Amino acid sequence: MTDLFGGWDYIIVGGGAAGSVLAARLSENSSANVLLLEAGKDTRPENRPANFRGRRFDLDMNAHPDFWWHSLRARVHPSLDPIPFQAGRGIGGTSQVNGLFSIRGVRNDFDRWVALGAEGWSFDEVLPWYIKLEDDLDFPDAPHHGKGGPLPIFREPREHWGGADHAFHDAARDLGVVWHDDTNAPGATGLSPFAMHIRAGKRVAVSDGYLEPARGRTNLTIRSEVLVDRVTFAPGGTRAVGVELAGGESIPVAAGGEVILAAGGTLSPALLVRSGIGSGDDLAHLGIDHVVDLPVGQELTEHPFIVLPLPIPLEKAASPFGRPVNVTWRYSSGLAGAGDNDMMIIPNNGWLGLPGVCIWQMHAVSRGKLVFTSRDPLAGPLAELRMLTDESDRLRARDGLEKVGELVNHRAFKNILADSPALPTIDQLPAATFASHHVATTVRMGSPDDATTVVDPDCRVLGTEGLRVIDQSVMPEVVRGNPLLTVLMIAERMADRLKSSPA
Ligand SMILES: Cc1cc2nc3c(=O)[nH]c(=O)nc-3n(C[C@H](O)[C@H](O)[C@H](O)COP(=O)(O)OP(=O)(O)OC[C@H]3O[C@@H](n4cnc5c(N)ncnc54)[C@H](O)[C@@H]3O)c2cc1C
Repeated sequence: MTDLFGGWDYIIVGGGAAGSVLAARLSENSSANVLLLEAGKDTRPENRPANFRGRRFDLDMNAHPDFWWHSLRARVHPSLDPIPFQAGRGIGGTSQVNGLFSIRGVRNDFDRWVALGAEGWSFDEVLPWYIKLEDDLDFPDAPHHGKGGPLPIFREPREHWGGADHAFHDAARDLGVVWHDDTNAPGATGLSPFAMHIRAGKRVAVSDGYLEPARGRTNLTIRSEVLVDRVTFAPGGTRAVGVELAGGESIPVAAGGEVILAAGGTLSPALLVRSGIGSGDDLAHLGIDHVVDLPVGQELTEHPFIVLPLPIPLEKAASPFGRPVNVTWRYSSGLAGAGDNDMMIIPNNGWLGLPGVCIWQMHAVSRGKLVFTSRDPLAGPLAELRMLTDESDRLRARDGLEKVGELVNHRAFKNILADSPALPTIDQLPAATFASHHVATTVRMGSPDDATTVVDPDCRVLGTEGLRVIDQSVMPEVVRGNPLLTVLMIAERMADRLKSSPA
């Protein structure tokens, strides 16, 4: 390890979910000098707006503009126009503003990751880090759960559920869906309470759990409101030597130090491209000098989210604490070889003023891509999500729609419906489908000899030295669950690897 005048041992770009874990864990080694750079503000937990402190989920980007990136766009389906795409901004990143859902990937995800070239990332190999990151408040002594870790995991008791939760649960149980108390138990499927990162009714953002206890360390520096423009390389070479901020300031790494990008599923790829790492066409189009030719942003995976509003009076759907959903039904469709828990259906207690039911396709075959349109570090790429373009995704969406039809025609729903439910046809689904903001696989981890790989299984950017990407973008495929816990698992595991072979 070197002193600060020779540069930083680790420069971490992005103080969101992954960046908070990495900064906290890497600075546990008191001889490593760690710098965390974040574009947004550094808001401490007690100063966060009320809507980001409790159980609610507030997507209004104008209400609290500092907490969001405002320039990102996504096109859900080729037949539709681009719309705003959300990503959190500021220390804590998207974990400050997300929906709080806390679900692990399933064994089948990691079988696929290994088959896609992510050697060493099988379920049994990653489970210890899912355990390490959590403080499971409901199952602290289960062998597959953690006790005392930085992120609390909590499930709302039934007396706090909303009207749509109860109708959904009662209808599904009566139709024969099995109940499992714990979504995150290996092999769990069926109906379960949603796990959330909440303690005593309050959101615990990743930065609260990880960075707050680490802030006093003299070897950890947090700089907020600094926009990183690009990674810098040794002249004519491929060794990362630091970063350059949008205002022109250069920050060096120490000899042998590392730059780690943790800017998330759309902004880490954009940083790579601005740094000269991307497909030759993208770089040429933007007039960026070429460092390494890699397929950045080409293999995008995302979860289609289909919103099905029903004529339920808001007061009949609502939950006591404004929580939009407390129960989930995960199932394996058995269609088109999609594997375990490829589908999820959830009730909606009135989120967005649209009580009803939603279908979440947790395994999608359709692949999208990022289109890099600007060198401006504030601009971000356009995400062409191409949802439901693969026939197998349409098949499973149609099957999900049939299941919803059975549920909402059950007498449990009849008790809260004010009118007959009307569901869309399969052809109307693209217009009812939304991004989940779970964009992954844009910096795909895999085998170095696979043409679609950008980082190796140690998250090193191929063809470079001293540069890694450790965040949501590296997943070989987005997992069958809301991705936050998997992002933390990746960051925890990589931090341990880095600590055992320090820069
Ligand atoms: C609206 C919404 C709701 C979601 N709900 C859920 C949920 O309920 N459950 C779940 O599991 N997942 C959810 N997710 C996804 C989840 O939050 C992500 O999995 C997780 O936050 C990704 O972590 P990350 O570290 O990769 O990126 P982020 O947490 O987004 O962090 C990236 C950070 O990098 C910073 N950054 C970016 N570019 C630069 C730059 N050039 N210079 C400096 N800093 C930069 C950003 O400001 C940000 O703070 C949701 C996402 C969204 C957008």
